[in-house]
Amino acid sequence: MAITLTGKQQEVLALPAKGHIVVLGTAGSGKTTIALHRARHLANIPGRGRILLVTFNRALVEYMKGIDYIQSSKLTVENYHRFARGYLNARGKMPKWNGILSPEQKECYIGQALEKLKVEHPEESTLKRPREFFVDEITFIERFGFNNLAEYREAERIGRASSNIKRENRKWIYAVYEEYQTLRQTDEPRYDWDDLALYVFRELQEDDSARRYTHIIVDEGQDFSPMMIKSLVAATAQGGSFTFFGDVAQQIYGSRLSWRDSGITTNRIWRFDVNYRNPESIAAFAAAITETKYWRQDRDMVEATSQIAEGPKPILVKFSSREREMSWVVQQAIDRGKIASAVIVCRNWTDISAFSQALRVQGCNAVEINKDTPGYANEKEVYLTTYHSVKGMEFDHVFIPNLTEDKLPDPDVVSRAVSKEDAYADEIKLLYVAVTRSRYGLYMTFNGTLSSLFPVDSDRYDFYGEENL
Ligand SMILES: Nc1ncnc2c1ncn2[C@@H]1O[C@H](COP(=O)(O)OP(=O)(O)OP(=O)(O)O)[C@@H](O)[C@H]1O
Repeated sequence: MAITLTGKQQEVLALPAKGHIVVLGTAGSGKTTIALHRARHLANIPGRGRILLVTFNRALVEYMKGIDYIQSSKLTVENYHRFARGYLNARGKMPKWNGILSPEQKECYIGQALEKLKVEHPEESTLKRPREFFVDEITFIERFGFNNLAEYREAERIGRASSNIKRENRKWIYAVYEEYQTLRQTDEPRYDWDDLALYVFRELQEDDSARRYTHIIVDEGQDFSPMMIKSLVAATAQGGSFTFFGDVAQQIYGSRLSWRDSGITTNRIWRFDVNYRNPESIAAFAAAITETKYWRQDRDMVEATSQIAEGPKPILVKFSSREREMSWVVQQAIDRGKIASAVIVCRNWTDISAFSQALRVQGCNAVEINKDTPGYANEKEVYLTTYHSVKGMEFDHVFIPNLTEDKLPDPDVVSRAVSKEDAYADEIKLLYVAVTRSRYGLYMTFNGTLSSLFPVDSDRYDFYGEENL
């Protein structure tokens, strides 16, 4: 463990092992590092109980599990859903291990519920809204964990600028939600991925047995729904500690719901603004992304004030064809991967397969980082992964190809979204996450029309045509 934590990092590490602690930090400010150190610190306190370190991204869980210095019989590292299923199972409340509806099944049941209500109330205009709207809104209800219509009606509808539903019309959405719950009981699964946390929370309220964990640490907490956090707070033993690390700029799941609605009680928020990972040139480019029109500001966002690393200015290269673009990216990644870690980040697994194949043709068996990658290690190697799975990780060189309008924002996401603005606001964060993974080089490429999410007005990158390379 070569890193020496700085003063403020040390302070958080050594905070008392009780109560709630909130740490918000910019990308690369050491949140994961401190989470791991704190886990070890708590595990080493004699006579204290078990620790749960929980994060969103399964690839990150695998990475954490492989770190030597945190190995302890008192420490469990897992993602939220594993914790939730395990707990419900232990309480005899999981009909079977896969007792959770898939997103497609959920959408289908909500569609059926909506049709049923439409037949009963053919004149009601709220029920004429598209199915996607109801899926989105019901997911919001579930992630917030409202117990009844009154709670839902009184709530501020944060997160979605587009869903300005009059309060008196919310009863129709709630009716679809209730009908959805009734319909899905005909099937075995009792939960969907978005209301699992609500049931964990309710179960914990009934459960007066001793808690398994004395300390719970959440990393990448910005992606946890309020209900997930609430349930983890409820799962912490009395007299124990709950520590939350997050960066709202990297919130790529969770519909921009806030940890502030999660029942965490603290009168001090720790803010980390030193970026230890990105060179100044890359941090400046990342800041340019946050200045574009699609970015939504958030009072909890921590801007980087200083950087430690040094490196070149990011580059954007335009190619005349997809083949030329791939061939350049593949060759550059192979060259860089011989002496350092290099990753190619794509929007979807189809593009990753194409790169994987192209790399193989050149004799390079790149490592795909996915939810099952065991003990991911950041070595001299070429890695391939998605914008979602790369969260929390870092590499010496980051390649972001296919920055075109037909790939980013993902047209599927935009077409399914209730509003284009919401989808763009979500997708631009993916770009932010990807660029902030770099410790040194950042190479962005496209052919055709450049993605409208790219901060073209900024002078914080160098532009090349393929003929100038
Ligand atoms: N005090 C420090 N001195 C030197 N390096 C540090 C220090 N703290 C963290 N780092 C390094 O900075 C990099 C980023 O740390 P880490 O991944 O913990 O940040 P993070 O805040 O979790 O980032 P992100 O949210 O972007 O995933 C890592 O390489 C880590 O080793």
